[in-house]
Amino acid sequence: MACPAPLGLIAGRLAEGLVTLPHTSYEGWQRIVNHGLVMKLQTAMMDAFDGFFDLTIEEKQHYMGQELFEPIRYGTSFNEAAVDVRYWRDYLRIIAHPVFSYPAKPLNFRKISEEYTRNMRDISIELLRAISESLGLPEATMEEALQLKSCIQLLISNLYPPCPQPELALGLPPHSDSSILTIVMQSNTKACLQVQHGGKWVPVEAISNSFFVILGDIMEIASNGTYKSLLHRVVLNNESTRMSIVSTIGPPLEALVSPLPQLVDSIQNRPALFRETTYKEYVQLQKQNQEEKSVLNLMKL
Ligand SMILES: O=C(O)CCC(=O)C(=O)O
Ligand SMILES: [Fe+2]
Repeated sequence: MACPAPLGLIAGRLAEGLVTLPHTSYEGWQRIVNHGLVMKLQTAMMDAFDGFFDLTIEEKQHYMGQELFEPIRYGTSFNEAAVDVRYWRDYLRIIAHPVFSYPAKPLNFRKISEEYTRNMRDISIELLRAISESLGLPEATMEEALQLKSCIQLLISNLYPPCPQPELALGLPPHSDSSILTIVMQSNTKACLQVQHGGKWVPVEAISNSFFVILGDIMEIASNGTYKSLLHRVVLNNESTRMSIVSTIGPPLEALVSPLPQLVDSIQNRPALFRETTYKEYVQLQKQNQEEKSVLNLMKL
């Protein structure tokens, strides 16, 4: 199905504080500037994650659980897969909403991440309102259908140290996010996030004071395929450490996710393209199967 023309609508809807940079075509990604978030908070958030990664191994190991829905999880590809060093990254992932979790150290982590994630939620909801309107629906449609008052928000920092042989490993393999949408901030280092665009891998430059927005699989399902989730990956470099800070928004785990009924009409030749699922089932399936868009493909009718 052809995409609606969301860019004008998004830019118009958000003109008062959030502007998207235009691209000639819309393929599940967008950069946002003038988002109203002060640079100071972005820098403070990076410093707070740096403070965490600088803790001793013993202090970090405390958070090294295996549970999928652990409130705070630290992981490292080096230790976890010593025989198979394919994914060269450290990460810290916290559940920030509906219940806010935070590591005990560094001491300022709580205050900064609470403010940062609140801002990211507000921006995400603004974008979803604009997207609802771009689909010809009232602005609250997505947030109501996906029960976003109780949304699951994850805050993740990925740290990719320089890799002596970057061609032999990856930071992250090609994947789409299971989220509704993901907002990425990246440190000012060589572009290593790449998105699939026009059949090619295109690097995403780190532009200061901008965020990169990635649409996730739940958006593709809810919009009945009008918006596509974005395939992306992280490659490595042998010069400098790169950090990304990622906020993802998803529905509550028990929420039922399906194409919005307003976008399905079998008489007009717009059948539902995806089956109904719970977000919990979706995330669990994705954990077992991270190859490209394989879980989304499983949902196709
Ligand atoms: O490091 C990045 O830029 C992207 C990370 C990512 O894709 C993810 O955490 O899902
Ligand atoms: Fe991702």
